[in-house]
Amino acid sequence: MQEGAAHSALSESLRLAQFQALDRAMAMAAFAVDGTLCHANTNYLQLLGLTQEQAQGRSHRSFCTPALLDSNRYEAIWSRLCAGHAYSDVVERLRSDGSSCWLDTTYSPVLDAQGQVIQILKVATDITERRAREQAQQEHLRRLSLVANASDTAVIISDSASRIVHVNGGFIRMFGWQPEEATGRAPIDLLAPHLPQEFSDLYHAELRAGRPVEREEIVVGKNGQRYWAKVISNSILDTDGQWRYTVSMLTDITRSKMHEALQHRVLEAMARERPLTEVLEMVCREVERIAPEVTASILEVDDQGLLHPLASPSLPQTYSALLDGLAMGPSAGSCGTAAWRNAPVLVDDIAQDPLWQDYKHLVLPLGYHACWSTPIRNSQGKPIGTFAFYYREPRTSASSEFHQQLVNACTHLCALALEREHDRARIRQLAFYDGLTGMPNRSLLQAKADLAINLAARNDEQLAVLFIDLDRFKQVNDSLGHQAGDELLRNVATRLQQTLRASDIAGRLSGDEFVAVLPRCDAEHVTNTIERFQEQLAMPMLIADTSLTISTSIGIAMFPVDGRDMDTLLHRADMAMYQAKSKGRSGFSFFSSEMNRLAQERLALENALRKALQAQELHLHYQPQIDLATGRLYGVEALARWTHAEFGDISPARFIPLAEECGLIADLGRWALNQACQQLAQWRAQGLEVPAVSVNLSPTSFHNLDLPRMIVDTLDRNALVPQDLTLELTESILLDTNPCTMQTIEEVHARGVRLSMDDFGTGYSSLSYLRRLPVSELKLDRSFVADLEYDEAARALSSAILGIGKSLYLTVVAEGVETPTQNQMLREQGYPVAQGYLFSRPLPPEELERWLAERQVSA
Ligand SMILES: Nc1nc2c(ncn2[C@@H]2O[C@H](COP(=O)(O)O[C@H]3[C@@H](O)[C@H](n4cnc5c(=O)[nH]c(N)nc54)O[C@@H]3COP(=O)(O)O)[C@@H](O)[C@H]2O)c(=O)[nH]1
Repeated sequence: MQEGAAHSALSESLRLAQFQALDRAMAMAAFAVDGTLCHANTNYLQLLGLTQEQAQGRSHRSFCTPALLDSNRYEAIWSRLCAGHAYSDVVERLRSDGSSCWLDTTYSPVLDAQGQVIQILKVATDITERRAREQAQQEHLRRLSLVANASDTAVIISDSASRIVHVNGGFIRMFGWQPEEATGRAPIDLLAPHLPQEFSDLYHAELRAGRPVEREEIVVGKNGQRYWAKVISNSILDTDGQWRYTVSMLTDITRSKMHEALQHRVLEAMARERPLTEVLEMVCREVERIAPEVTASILEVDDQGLLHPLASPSLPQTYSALLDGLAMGPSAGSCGTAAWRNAPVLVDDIAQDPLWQDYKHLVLPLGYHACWSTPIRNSQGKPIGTFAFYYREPRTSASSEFHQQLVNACTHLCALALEREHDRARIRQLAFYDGLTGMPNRSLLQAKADLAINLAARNDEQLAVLFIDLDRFKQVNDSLGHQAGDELLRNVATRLQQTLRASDIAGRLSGDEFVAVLPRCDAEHVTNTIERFQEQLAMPMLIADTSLTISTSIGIAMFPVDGRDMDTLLHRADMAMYQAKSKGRSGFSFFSSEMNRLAQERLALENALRKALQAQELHLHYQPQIDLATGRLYGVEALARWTHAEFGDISPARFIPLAEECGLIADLGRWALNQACQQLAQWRAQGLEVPAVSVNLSPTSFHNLDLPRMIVDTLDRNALVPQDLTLELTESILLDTNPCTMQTIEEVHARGVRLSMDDFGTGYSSLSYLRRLPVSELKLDRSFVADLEYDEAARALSSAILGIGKSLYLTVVAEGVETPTQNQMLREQGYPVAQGYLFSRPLPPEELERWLAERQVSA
């Protein structure tokens, strides 16, 4: 019994110790069955922020949240406790300051000896902080899951047995599988069943080893929709390093992959300058590799709206050939209609669709039932081609998105390739063809001629090079304007091309110069060809409301006799052309060695003249003009002379035209003017009575609007007045269409300088022109004077010219008077002034001085 009491005392002290330990560690409180707080330990009071006094008499309900109290849960829990059932839960309670805390709580009913519940004991642990942490984590996870679901990347979590355990929203959207359909299935079986088992084995081996796997694969969705996906798989290992899960992310890279696969190859081919058809066939083949269910075809649409096959490597050649030249239109199959509408055309049933009514018999036998065509547009949005898919099987809606992406990528590339081809053609056109006439330009002409000459040399054949220059083209240009000139050139080009054989080569060199190369041809054929061309040209052309006929001067050089290369032949044909022109317009001339010699001489003379002008090696002679009524000196004409150290005396009849041709005539005119004025001033200074000096000026000198000022300066410098100077113009000035010419003439006249019309009666004398020119003097051409004695007509004409002069109040000077009879006759006709060898030849200044002195003595 003592032992029992001792044992009982021991267990009581043990219980007390346990209770004290519990009391120290936990928050504890005891409630009466009506819920009144009977006891609360220090932990409990601290937890709820209460003092012992404040806790006294508080009801259990006062610690509960309104939400709990408002529900009937509270009553149910408390009733069960009062019925003797313990209850554990994580609960939210209110502290004395109103804040809430979370408690992991156990409520235990305390029974009396009769088994009646007398108190409810509550033991609680404060888990407020842990709970806050968990909630934050949950929120974090919720957000992560929102992000994962919102992303377009498909996320798959599979376990170590390769069974899907989770998929995100992106997966559902991309592949169409619901989570419950995908869960438990192997990702590779589900999305890429076409991949071989070895791939699967390798893939899992990598993951098992903890290595990430990154690949680009074609994957398939629930409805057969295909994607190019970038797949990144990462294994999740447990703490023992064991493979637990795989997280795979699949991103749709179809568009970029298509662009990359197509673009890479196509652009590379383009960069390597591969022909257009090769590039486009590559596009078709690549498309058919990516989407084997389609047959691709590319057509070009030309400026006239006609279709031409460019690439369709999998369609029979015979079918493509039948499409060549078909016109686009409102019901011209898929392609012709797509080009016509400038919009995609989808025909799902070729047999029934009215767009294919006229063409279905061509394509149905090939097994194609549907055709989807999209226009290829240039940068201005104009259709320049079509890109089509032909289908043997009906199109599915699943494949159309994929095909649309392919179409987008391909039309873009095709447009690039086609536009580039057009640009290249345009550059070729600009580089090798004359923009005005469309004829080969100098470069292409040279290349074609070289080939023709090589062939002629190999076959021992003759070949002709024709240098064609239009006569008086400048006149048309100046009088009717440049547009009319351009039209004339186009017209001539057309007529030339119409005259030539297909094997002949024609081109435009520049301005009004054309060249023709006639292979396999002798002199007779050349002559016939030229005659036909000139007949063509003889037909008037209506340009700028004016009916024009144009003639040409043509020079011909023959291979091999006149040269063995194009440069030589062209140069010699050019020389022959000048020969033709000098013989009179509208003619032609074959090159000859004599012509070559003359040309060489001419070149040497041209260089010598240039130097002579610079070195002041030219000089002037002066021929007196006599007043027939008084016998006194009327004036002197200054005439240029050139004595070359090697070539001797060179006639002005030779070097003046040369100076005209090589652009030296204006310099020569300036020099003569200056020289003549200086001489006149010098004579005046010497006391010699020389009333005036005449200087010959070419029409070219009058192109210079500065000429009047320059004349006045020269006169001023030499203390002369304008009346001391006469400028002799030739009748060719009447043909000069330079807009400055008339203005300069008017200004020279306005400054008081006299103008004389030289060689009158020989050229294009037009009285109406003469009336408009402010000339003071006419010079009867010496040919009339020469014939005076023997030719009635010459006499009549010289008399008529004198009459014209008188009626216009002009002084008429008779030139080339050589005999006393001529002199007498002119006097009788009433000529006031004469000039000629009878009186004196043109003389150097000092000889003229002597001549003057002698005349004074004899007079
Ligand atoms: N623009 C320039 N033209 C010039 C200049 N100097 C001369 N010329 C022109 O060259 C042509 C040839 O001139 P040239 O050989 O000097 O002949 C002149 C006279 O010598 C010649 N003449 C004079 N009297 C007679 C004669 O009785 N019989 C005969 N057979 N010939 C004679 O006539 C020429 C003068 O002619 P024109 O000028 O028409 O009055 C000639 O066209 C010159 O104009 C120059 O500096 N600039």
